[in-house]
Amino acid sequence: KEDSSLATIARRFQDSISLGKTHKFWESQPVGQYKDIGDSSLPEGPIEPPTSLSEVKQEPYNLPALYEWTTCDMESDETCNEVYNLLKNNYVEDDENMFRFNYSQEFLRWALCPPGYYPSWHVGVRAKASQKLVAFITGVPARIRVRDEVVKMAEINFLCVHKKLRSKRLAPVMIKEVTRRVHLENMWQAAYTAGVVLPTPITTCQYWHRSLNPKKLIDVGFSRLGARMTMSRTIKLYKLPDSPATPGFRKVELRDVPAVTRLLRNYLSQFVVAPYFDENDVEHWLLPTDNVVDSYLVESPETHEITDFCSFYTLPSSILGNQNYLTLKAAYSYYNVSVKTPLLQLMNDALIVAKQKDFDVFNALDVMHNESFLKELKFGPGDGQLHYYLYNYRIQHALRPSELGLVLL
Ligand SMILES: CCCCCCCCCCCCCC(=O)SCCNC(=O)CCNC(=O)[C@H](O)C(C)(C)COP(=O)(O)OP(=O)(O)OC[C@H]1O[C@@H](n2cnc3c(N)ncnc32)[C@H](O)[C@@H]1OP(=O)(O)O
Ligand SMILES: CNCCCN(C)c1ncc(F)c(N2CC(C(=O)NCc3cnc4ccccn34)C2)n1
Repeated sequence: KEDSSLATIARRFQDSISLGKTHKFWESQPVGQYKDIGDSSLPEGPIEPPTSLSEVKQEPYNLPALYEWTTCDMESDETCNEVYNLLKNNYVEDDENMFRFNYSQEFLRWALCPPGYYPSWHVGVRAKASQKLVAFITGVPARIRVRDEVVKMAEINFLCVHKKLRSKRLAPVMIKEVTRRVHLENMWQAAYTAGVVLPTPITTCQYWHRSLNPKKLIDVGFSRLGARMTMSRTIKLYKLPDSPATPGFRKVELRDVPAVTRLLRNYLSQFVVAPYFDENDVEHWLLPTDNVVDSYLVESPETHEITDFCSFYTLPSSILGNQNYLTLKAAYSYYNVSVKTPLLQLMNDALIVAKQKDFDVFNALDVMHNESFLKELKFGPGDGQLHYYLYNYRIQHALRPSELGLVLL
């Protein structure tokens, strides 16, 4: 995906004109507006004040006649399976419609049921007649620090409208409804990411990909054989050792949660925007869960001190229209902390264990200190950009990706 395909050029052109585009819905929302860019008289922080709970709209927004709201209980296998299938068939695709995310059911339960989650924030739309799930949007609560302020926010994700119901202005209704339900819990800010340009990104990140199974990636069209490269030369280029190099590199266990929490809080405090994790959060988000998230630490063999940490999550993609393969197994870099072990060596060990677990590709954004290892570990730039947004919270100047310490799923 490193070359800029025609579709990517077209999207980037689209993105560039989006800065001149009208956004009928987004211009009505408390988000940074394009016209405000550069206006340093506007203070950093909440754009609109909270309202009293009695002033929050008590009843759901109107839907088109044939549709009704539903709350999706993600702890119910049946409902989780309905959500899984809606996303499997209708969620994010790449510009050339060759891949579509295939978040697993266990991943969705993990992502949507963290400590203190609100079931009412798992918002669905059903067709009244068939009771089929046709749209979805979610929020989960998170404490996000912005500079010195720790703000309780909703992390919004999994916005999805069935392909047959697109371009009917359903998305703004989904967004307003989840906003209303977040307001009912007395929360007034949100964080979200998207591959599309909207008013107004706090930063724009670049995806990078490290081939682990180059033959499959080339066969399915994810990557292309480099110029003057043969397949066997390419396989050799991406070959990795059979086991990690760092002494004391091991999986994280429950007993490590206090030490990993201390390590992570210290490390994340250097970024302008980052989650404010406590031990409950670390236990949920960073303990290894099969097929969902993997996490490793470095325990000094001499002192038994825990000095470093790395993690990645599992997000397969369906491969659309390839006879030999159905699924692309992708690992996404999550949170990494390098104190004693050089980040380059720590991430190389992450690549080694990801290859051992049969991942085809290891993806990373250029956030935090990731820039320092991407090229040296043979990552190639992807064609996907990820824009980060805050709702009802103004940041004076857009951030550099290296100032961002937040990874959404
Ligand atoms: C205080 C609490 C606040 C909580 C809420 C915080 C905000 C959360 C915001 C959501 C965070 C989501 C995070 C993720 O999940 S990002 C992943 C989004 N999902 C997909 O890309 C899956 C495949 N695509 C679809 O399902 C549909 O195309 C979607 C549902 C995306 C749009 O449906 P459709 O294509 O049928 O369009 P429409 O006619 O209904 O509506 C058109 C309007 O919608 C605006 N639009 C289009 N795409 C997005 C997008 N990704 N974020 C925000 N807005 C988006 C668009 O600019 C236009 O508004 P305006 O340009 O005229 O103004
Ligand atoms: C709202 N949550 C944000 C995270 C969702 N995430 C992971 C995401 N959002 C936009 C992207 F641009 C993106 N990319 C990973 C890179 C990549 O792997 N591109 C090829 C590819 C393989 N499979 C797919 C499926 C969909 C899109 C591109 N795909 C580009 N990732």
